[in-house]
Amino acid sequence: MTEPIVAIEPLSAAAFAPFGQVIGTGEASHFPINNGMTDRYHDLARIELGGEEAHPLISIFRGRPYTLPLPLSLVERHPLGSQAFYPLSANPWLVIVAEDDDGRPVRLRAFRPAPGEGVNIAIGIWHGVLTPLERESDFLVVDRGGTGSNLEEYRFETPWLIVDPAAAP
Ligand SMILES: NC(=O)N[C@@H](O)C(=O)O
Ligand code: NI
Repeated sequence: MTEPIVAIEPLSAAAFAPFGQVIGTGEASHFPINNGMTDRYHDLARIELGGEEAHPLISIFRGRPYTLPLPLSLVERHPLGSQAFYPLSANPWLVIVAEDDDGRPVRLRAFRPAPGEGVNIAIGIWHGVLTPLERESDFLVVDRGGTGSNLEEYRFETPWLIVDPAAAP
């Protein structure tokens, strides 16, 4: 069987809405605070914390780069909480997500955030692990701590192939 292909697409709030929220200033409402010296881009994403002793975690992930085209054999989901990634650089990266069909990830999507865009992956949404491109990159991550297992993995028998449609054939 040939590898199913996923063409990378630009990230937008509308396209990502079934999987979570986009974190950024582009389309977000904001209001002035601090005597007008700061604009607050307010309430950008829905943090979801489930299970026993749930509490939010703030971490920094230093991700090593992947190359394209990217064979993808593994996706995961967090049944007890959302997971937000906000890039601490302008380096390129991918957000890979999938719909669920009775416990099986289907119809993968690969989004390329613009510089300054992050995502909050909603609770229980299948996703690829953090996928920086070109160079090692740091991300602020907000996700769920607590007891219980918050990681479910799925390995594809046939890898998906993530491709950049703009790349030379
Ligand atoms: N395992 C972990 O903390 N990271 C993954 O969940 C990920 O989405 O990168
Ligand atoms: Ni994750």
